[in-house]
Amino acid sequence: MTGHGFPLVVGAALTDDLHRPSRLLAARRRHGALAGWWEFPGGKVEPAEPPLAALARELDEELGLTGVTFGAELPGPDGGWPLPNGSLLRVWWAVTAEVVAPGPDHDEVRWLTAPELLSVPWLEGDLPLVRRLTGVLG
Ligand SMILES: Nc1nc2c([nH]c(=O)n2[C@H]2C[C@H](O)[C@@H](COP(=O)(O)OP(=O)(O)OP(=O)(O)O)O2)c(=O)[nH]1
Repeated sequence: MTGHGFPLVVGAALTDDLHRPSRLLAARRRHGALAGWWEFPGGKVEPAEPPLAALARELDEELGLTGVTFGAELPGPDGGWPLPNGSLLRVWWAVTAEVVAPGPDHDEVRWLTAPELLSVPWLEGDLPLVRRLTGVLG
């Protein structure tokens, strides 16, 4: 929980190289009210679960990734990136040697370079971070 009664949400900025990131993985939600919107793979942290353990669990559940290396967190303005629903999103850089393909929660994944980043409709709460990343990807 964030401390305000809303679950903490964790996401992965999957990239090709932690030191020289040139692309970012975006995933399109398959189900529900947010279907069709693009996001960072991840999800809600369970009570008492360490955030990076939650992120590793979500990447396995959603994308079948078991070999993920995490890098630095992408620090947000408020201990993370506030979401419209009152949750806080915390995002870490991540790399994997495994092939990333859609799983149960997404119907498409796409590797985007900086000029392509805003070519997909991101969830509203992700936009401040995505805009920041356009200046970070080389
Ligand atoms: N995973 C993810 N969720 C995001 C992002 N941006 C954003 O606003 N959200 C919102 C959408 C959801 O309301 C919430 C995350 O919920 P989720 O449905 O992905 O989490 P979960 O896998 O734990 O799902 P569930 O067990 O509740 O079904 O945060 C993002 O970039 N990644």
